[in-house]
Amino acid sequence: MTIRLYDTSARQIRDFTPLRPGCVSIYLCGATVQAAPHIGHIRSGLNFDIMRRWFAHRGYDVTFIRNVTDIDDKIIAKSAEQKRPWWAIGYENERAFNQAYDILGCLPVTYEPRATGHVPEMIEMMRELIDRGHAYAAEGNVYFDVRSFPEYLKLSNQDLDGLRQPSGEGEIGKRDPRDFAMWKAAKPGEPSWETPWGRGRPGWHLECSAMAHKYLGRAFDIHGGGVDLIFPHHENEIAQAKAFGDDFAAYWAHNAWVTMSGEKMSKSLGNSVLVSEMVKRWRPIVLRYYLGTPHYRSMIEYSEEALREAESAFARIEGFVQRVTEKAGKAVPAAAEVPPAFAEAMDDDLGVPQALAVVHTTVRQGNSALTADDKEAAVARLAEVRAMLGVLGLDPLDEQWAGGSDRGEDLHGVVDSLVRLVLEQRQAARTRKDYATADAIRDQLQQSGLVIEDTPSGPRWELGQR
Ligand SMILES: Nc1ncnc2c1ncn2[C@@H]1O[C@H](COP(=O)(O)OP(=O)(O)OP(=O)(O)O)[C@@H](O)[C@H]1O
Ligand SMILES: [Zn+2]
Repeated sequence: MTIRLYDTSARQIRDFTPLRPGCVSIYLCGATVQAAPHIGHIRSGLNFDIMRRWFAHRGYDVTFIRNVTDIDDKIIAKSAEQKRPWWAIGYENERAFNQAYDILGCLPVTYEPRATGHVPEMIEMMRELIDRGHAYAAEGNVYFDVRSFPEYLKLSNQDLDGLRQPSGEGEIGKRDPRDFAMWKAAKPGEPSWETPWGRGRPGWHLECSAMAHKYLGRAFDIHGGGVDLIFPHHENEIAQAKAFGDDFAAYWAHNAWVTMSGEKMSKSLGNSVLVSEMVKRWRPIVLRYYLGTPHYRSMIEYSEEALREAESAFARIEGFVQRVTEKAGKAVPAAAEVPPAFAEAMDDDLGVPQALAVVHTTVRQGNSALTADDKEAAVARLAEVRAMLGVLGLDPLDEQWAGGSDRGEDLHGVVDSLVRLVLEQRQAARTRKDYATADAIRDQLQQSGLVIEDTPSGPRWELGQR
């Protein structure tokens, strides 16, 4: 009954022991809101959404923080390019991220702090680090002295002597080129805040150390992000927080990338696919299935074919849910417990692929029960399937996907009555033995993308494969 997680810091899977019994606190590095989200960004959000759902299912009280980096070189560059204020760009993209998290069924986070709302906390942290001899101010910048922190680079398992860390633009006055900027001196025309060391703006690493401390205290359970953040971002977060006196994260979890031709999907590489574009072509629940069901530590190489496979795999599950619900004549509630094999897979470093295999096996068993007209068994399997899908955020009957106020759902009712009308025409043609007309009606429905199935309780329809 113990959840086990791969801890990047330990480089192995470890039993999860919470700092406070029954509670889990998670800090996830969120978006730098310089542009709208691509599916790589959302994969990270989704993987950690599934993690928190699993902890909640296991009875944990979850505190989940995902920050927003709303000041950054790239946001400032965009602001100059577009002649719009930096905060307008940040806010626009923050909304786009939130819409994307929402449309793909990520549960709301506990708090979503913005970096620019935490400058006083960052100043406090810098002051303490300077007092403790871990940081110094130079030319309006504040740097962290990496040699003052012997544990530096333990997470990424690198050697300080071999480290080449190029200095960012304007990073002058460093004592050692490997020291990193916690605070950057103001440049003319750029946003800046007043500090005891002059006006300037926060560095990305400092933001996360300060916000994690504010919302989760001196120690918390899990820190997450994409693998690209291990170095330098997470190393630098650790250095600041630990030198400040925090224990910081007990476990480090990193999701693998969505790639294109083997390369990280990235705004700067120009190989990204926006979530807003994807949801025009794929149902959000299918996109969630595609991005959320491979193991969080395996790469996802973007592929249309894999998306189509995800679509048909999900359709098999959805068809089963629909058929049994119809047979039961009412919604079948999710079982309180998931099958033990599913739980075992999830406990083992969130083994979603193995857990999903249990979903598919249960669907097959349920379908056999339907064929054998064993309603009781079919209903029992559906209850299990719904419980498992709930953990993965993929239950098609969940309000998120099937909510009555949803426009798609309204249209479903309209389409349903129209299809029934047409099917009555087909039935009438058959009754009068006009098979040519009956077949023509069926073909036309098929051309509209509908699949008609004749069942003992009458014809039923569903959307076919694209
Ligand atoms: N292609 C990707 N696959 C998986 N996770 C990603 C991918 N790109 C970014 N992430 C993760 O999304 C989160 C937010 O990232 P952030 O806004 O800093 O983007 P980024 O890495 O700068 O993206 P880009 O390279 O597109 O500019 C981080 O945890 C990051 O690791
Ligand atoms: Zn961070």
